Amino acid sequence: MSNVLLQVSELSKTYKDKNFWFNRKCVTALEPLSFDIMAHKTLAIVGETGSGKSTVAKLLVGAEMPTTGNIRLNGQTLEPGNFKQRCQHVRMIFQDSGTTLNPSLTIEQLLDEPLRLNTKLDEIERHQLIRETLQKVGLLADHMSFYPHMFSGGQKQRISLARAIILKPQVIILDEALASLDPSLRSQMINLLLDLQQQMGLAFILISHNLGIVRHFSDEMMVLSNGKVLEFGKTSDILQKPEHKYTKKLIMSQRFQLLYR
Ligand SMILES: Nc1ncnc2c1ncn2[C@@H]1O[C@H](COP(=O)(O)OP(=O)(O)OP(=O)(O)O)[C@@H](O)[C@H]1O
Repeated sequence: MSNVLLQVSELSKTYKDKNFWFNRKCVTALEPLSFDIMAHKTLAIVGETGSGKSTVAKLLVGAEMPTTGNIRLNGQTLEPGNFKQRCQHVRMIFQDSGTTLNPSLTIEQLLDEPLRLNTKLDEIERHQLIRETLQKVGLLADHMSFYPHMFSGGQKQRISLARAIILKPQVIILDEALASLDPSLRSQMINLLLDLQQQMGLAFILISHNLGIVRHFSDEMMVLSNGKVLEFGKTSDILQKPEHKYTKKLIMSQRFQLLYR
């Protein structure tokens, strides 16, 4: 289809277990996986600890080399070693991204770093883009001269989001990025993410344990277990009529989140 943004084909990952190097014992973290995402859409990836969710994320951002398969963005292959290309188009926000902001840099310096490394913008243009980006995520231009410790957890998450969108990426991976926020901050953040998705045509890949968030936020969902895809389809269909026993159990264990969110 013409407006497919990200195309993942037969992506897999096998790790050599370091404890067994002499007999080459391997761990299959992810069996061959294929999916497409359109601009403006969100795909959620759910599964228990060790199911392979973070492996998918690491392969998509280029932090790990795939064992097989390839990733195409707008029809163009993302080369495994081309970090500049990857960094510009596919960004990731973690659960505690806010706490990993370098405490000795001002917000302007933190946001300037990716611009200096990846663009040819001059100082005035970078300054202007930082202002605009802070406003986009609901912060003030005045915040540029502040340091990370001067912000609350929710605001730090917005700074991480500003850092993620400043290079105008097309795909953002949210790896449990909303997990540590309390419910009201979480709703604000979800609304902000949905607004940005509309404005910028972003595709999101949401990695989450919380099916309440998945239901609210995603168009499609994929259920992973032991590196295998058990179910993949429209989020509303899967949550209403799960086919796999594992998905049913997951939904049962979170029925209260699903009732009240
Ligand atoms: N660097 C590595 N070396 C060896 N095995 C690994 C490595 N990274 C992950 N694995 C294994 O791959 C499998 C999938 O791990 P992964 O981290 O992707 O799961 P996950 O679903 O993201 O779990 P969590 O929710 O805890 O983050 C696990 O069995 C894990 O032990």
